[in-house]
Amino acid sequence: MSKSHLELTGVEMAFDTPKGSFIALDNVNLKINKGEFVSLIGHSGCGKSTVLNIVAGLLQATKGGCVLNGHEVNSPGPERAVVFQNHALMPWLTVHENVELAVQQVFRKTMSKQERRDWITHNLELVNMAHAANKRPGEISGGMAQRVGIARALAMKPSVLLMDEPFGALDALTRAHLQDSLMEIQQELNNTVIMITHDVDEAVLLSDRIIMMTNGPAATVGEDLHIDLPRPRNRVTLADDPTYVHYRQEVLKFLYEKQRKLETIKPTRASTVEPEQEEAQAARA
Ligand SMILES: Nc1ncnc2c1ncn2[C@@H]1O[C@H](COP(=O)(O)OP(=O)(O)OP(=O)(O)O)[C@@H](O)[C@H]1O
Repeated sequence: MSKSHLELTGVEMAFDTPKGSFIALDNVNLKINKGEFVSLIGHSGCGKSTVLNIVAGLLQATKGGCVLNGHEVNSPGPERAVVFQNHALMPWLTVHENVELAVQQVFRKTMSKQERRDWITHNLELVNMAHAANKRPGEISGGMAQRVGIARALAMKPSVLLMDEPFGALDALTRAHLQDSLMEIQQELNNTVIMITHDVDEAVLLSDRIIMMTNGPAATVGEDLHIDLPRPRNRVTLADDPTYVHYRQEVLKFLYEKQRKLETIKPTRASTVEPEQEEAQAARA
């Protein structure tokens, strides 16, 4: 009997397409311990979101499966909260009400109304958003909305936090602030985190492990890099730290030497985003 908190075993994911079955993932095996911060990195389209969706219970693997605390995952559940890139808040509800929706779902029977109110405020305070509790998503910035999305996820007290490029659409400064807050919160709450990122520096700074995926089709875990850097971590001091630089180079080597996708992709910066995605992102900015 394994002691792993979360375990993917022999996961295959085949999608039906007009051209026949498409094997996106093949034999993905992954064991994650309680409280570990794991990043998934790999070229665009390799299957990162598919892995996350299987853990979230939004997709069912065609072979193998996911077990959390000894129970097979086959549907979504509040113990696995998902934070998407585009925060997905309800535009007609205030910030407080958006978090309340999630809190009601989980704690309606176990917390009084006042306790729920205090709990919502506490979680908004964690991400520095209590001051905007009565604002609607249209009245706050993208970075603020993303913070609310994180507060909403944390307020469910999930044992696993699943994040699909949570900071991808943000400017560099907001991104850095949120990365720092996430590191602090995760240290405090000891949630298990699985985060998809295209940003090599983000992966090394935040993670205990970086799971590097091979290119699809039939993608799998290519390398599992343990990031042995003491916490709390400081981005400025780490920038020149030889161990940090070594980890960063390991990831870049995997992506651009071992898993080079197209001859035309040039790693102009530490990102795995395809040129057409970069254009789309630039257009959104
Ligand atoms: N519902 C689906 N039907 C058919 N093919 C799918 C489906 N969902 C994903 N795929 C394919 O599976 C592969 C993996 O997709 P996935 O979205 O998991 O990749 P990703 O690594 O998260 O990509 P990105 O980094 O661009 O977000 C891709 O080739 C994608 O086209």
